[in-house]
Amino acid sequence: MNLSLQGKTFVVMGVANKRSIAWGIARSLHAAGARLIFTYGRERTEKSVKQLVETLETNNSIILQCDVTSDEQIHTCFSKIKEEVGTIHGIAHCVAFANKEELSGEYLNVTREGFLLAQNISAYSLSAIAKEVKNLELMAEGGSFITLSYLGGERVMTNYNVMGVAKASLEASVKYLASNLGQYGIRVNSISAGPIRTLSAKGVSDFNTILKEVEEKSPLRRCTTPEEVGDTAVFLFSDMSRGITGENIHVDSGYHVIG
Ligand SMILES: CCCCCCc1ccc(Oc2ccc(Oc3cccc(O)n3)cc2)c(O)c1
Repeated sequence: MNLSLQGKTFVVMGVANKRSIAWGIARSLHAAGARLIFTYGRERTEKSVKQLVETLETNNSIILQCDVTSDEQIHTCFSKIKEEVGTIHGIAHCVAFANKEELSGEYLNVTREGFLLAQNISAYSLSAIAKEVKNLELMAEGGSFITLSYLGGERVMTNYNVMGVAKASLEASVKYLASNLGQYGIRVNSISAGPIRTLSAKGVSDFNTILKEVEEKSPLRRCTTPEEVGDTAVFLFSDMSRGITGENIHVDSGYHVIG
């Protein structure tokens, strides 16, 4: 029993650039010997994903588009994966979005459209992907889903607003999906990452304030890195975490224990 992922294939969804948490996960999985498949949402992201993947010096990666708001694109993308590799051993779901205007000010001002958009992309997409994986029997040897959450889904964090409600929905989905998929040897967990300066973080107002707060108040007195999240992903994808499902692991320098 070890942390090696040799001979295993994983799908990493949501790499945007070299600062993405998804890219930190990809690098750790690659170092553990995994074969990787990447999906991206927006057309313009394809170029930067391709350039990043070339730095991994492997020739067996696959890069596909998958707009998670489209059931048809999810079906097409995962059918292609089934054709290409037959079986996968895990999916890292690192996909979320909310309208920038709803990530500042009062949550009370949330719109129906903005609420549903955040839920659609950031929460429902995990269930839609899990349903497709089950229907295509893509994880026939068992497997593991990982998604990314944040403390703002458990308690109020200023400016996180509509994304906090989406993450609460995502974390509850993790438990219900874990309940349904455990009998097929498929585990479902989330990593609640501390704030990291990514492209997505640019959408959250006053992000620097929370970064400083974490550096000053977290037990480890420092911010989280994509590498730390990546290494926890290797653990959650490996047999070393075979007894863990429906769990939310905080990789946040311990900040969540501080009032
Ligand atoms: C008070 C919260 C400060 C710490 C926020 C940590 C964090 C940073 C980034 C996170 O991911 C997203 C993803 C999309 C997102 O929506 C965006 C991002 C950029 C532009 C835009 O129009 N929407 C907002 C945050 C996330 O879920 C959590």
